[in-house]
Amino acid sequence: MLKLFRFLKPYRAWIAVVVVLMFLQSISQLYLPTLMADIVNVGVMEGNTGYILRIGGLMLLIAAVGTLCNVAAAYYSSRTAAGFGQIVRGNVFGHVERFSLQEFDKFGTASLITRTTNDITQVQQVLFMLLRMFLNAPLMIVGGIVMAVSKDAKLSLVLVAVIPLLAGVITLVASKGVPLFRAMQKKLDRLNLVLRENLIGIRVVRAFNRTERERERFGSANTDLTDTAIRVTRIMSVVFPVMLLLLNLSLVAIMWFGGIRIDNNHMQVGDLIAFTQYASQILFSLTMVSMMFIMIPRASASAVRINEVLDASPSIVDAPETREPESSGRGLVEFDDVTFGYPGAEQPAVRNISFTAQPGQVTAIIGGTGSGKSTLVNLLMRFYDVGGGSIRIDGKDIRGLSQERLRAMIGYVPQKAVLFSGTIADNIRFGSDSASREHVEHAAEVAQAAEFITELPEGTNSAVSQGGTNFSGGQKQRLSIARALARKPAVYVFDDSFSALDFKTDAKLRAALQRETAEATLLIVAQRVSTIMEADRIVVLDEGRVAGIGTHRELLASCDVYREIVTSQLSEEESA
Ligand SMILES: Nc1ncnc2c1ncn2[C@@H]1O[C@H](COP(=O)(O)OP(=O)(O)OP(=O)(O)O)[C@@H](O)[C@H]1O
Repeated sequence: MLKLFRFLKPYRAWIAVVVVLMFLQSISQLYLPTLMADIVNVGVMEGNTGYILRIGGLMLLIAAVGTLCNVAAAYYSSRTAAGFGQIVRGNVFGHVERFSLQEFDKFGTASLITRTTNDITQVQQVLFMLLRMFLNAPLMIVGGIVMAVSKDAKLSLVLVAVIPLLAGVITLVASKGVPLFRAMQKKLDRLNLVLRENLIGIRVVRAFNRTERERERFGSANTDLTDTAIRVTRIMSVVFPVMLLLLNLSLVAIMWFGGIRIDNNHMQVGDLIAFTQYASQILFSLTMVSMMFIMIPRASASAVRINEVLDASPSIVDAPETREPESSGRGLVEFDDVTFGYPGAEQPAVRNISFTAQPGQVTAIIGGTGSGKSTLVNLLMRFYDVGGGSIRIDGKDIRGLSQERLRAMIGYVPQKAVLFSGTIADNIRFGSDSASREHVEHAAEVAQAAEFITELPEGTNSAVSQGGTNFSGGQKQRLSIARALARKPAVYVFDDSFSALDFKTDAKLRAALQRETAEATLLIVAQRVSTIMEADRIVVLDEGRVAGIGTHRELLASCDVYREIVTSQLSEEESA
């Protein structure tokens, strides 16, 4: 957890203020019982009303100052803790943004969400407690002991007997609690995972009448978390009563032995009153320390999880000697003997893939499901790095380009259209911030999105709801194509992006694209033969390997895998 406290740097001045305020508050708390003793010993015993009023007034003043310090310290502590939380959340988010998909696969989305929210809140809460008590509790314990001993050294032996007992309780509780706290955060991850899957997949859950089963799945994750929370609470609930019992027993012992000492004229009544107050302060502070000991392990479990994210270095980083290409290039894409396997997978997803996609031409990739088509796109986008071989753009290995520069050269249309909340224009401008209104409208027109956009009352200013749920699958695909067109890149990558379009729109879109992107390199991944029949070059994939490369006619003559795909989809007439 200490490692995370480096983010407290901007709040150093406030922390210093809190330390001073807590110091003043502790001093005032420690001074009050002594004044009380004076009132009893001098004022009450001698019947000196003036003295009582004078010292009483002083006590009120000191108590007021102490309270003010306490309130101000609480304010600055909570602002510091909240600011710390904000900084850590920002840093975790910024770091996660640099992750390659490999790290996302490793942590899992649900866990990343818990770590950025709940885990940081745990540390933030403990920081607040620490700021309030870190100085106060030890000062009250040590100062209280000094003051108590100064009032009556012999009576202090009662404290010598109680303090080890309290320490024993604290150690026991901490040793039982820590493993449970760790387990709790993991169970919270699981709960988030079930919740997230259920919310995202709500349509499927409903369609397959799985609501009841999902409720059970959530119920079991929820019960599991609750059970652990109850076990933790059970342990924690013992702490306070035990502490209070020890506190009260000590006070009884102090009264008992103190009474005897007063009888024997070894002690004054006022000093006994002050002594009991010091004993209460010491034991109360010890209780607070024990709470801290319980909360710190929980927060450190969270801190470990946060640090895991912050320490995970993105597996894809820009090479230090990255030199940006001098000219913008034409977008010649070359796959050279590329092999790649996903982390943890036994078999490579693609093996020894070599082909070239020329500028001004359409290169298509076709193959059965799971044959590695999207994997090739993931590698070209550098979402993952190749395991063997290389991918070059305009003769340069993409690992030698900065990721930003590489991706700026590519207009990528993913397999599953992803839209963001905002307007249609916002979504198209996601491809290029500087795109003018005409530019946006033109991109929408080429993507065959203009016809449905003009029917909307607000045109390109119409709202897109979260995840683009207010548009159909085909409309979403066309908007994500317009987004790619808006950036006018050298290379276009369409990862099965026409699948939700009807045949007529698909054909119209391809014709418009051909005019618009005549100079660019087009890489089209497709399942439908009709989409890619006219491509200049078709790469046929089969179980991660190239089964053939050529035009439609060449492949029909030479490639069995391609022929099988064609005959399964087209009539003889269509394929000819
Ligand atoms: N993130 C991942 N982690 C592990 N394995 C993966 C991952 N993504 C894909 N795979 C595996 O890699 C292989 C190729 O998958 P890929 O998505 O490239 O196929 P595809 O040809 O695009 O299929 P489809 O047409 O169904 O989208 C499959 O066996 C798949 O199970």
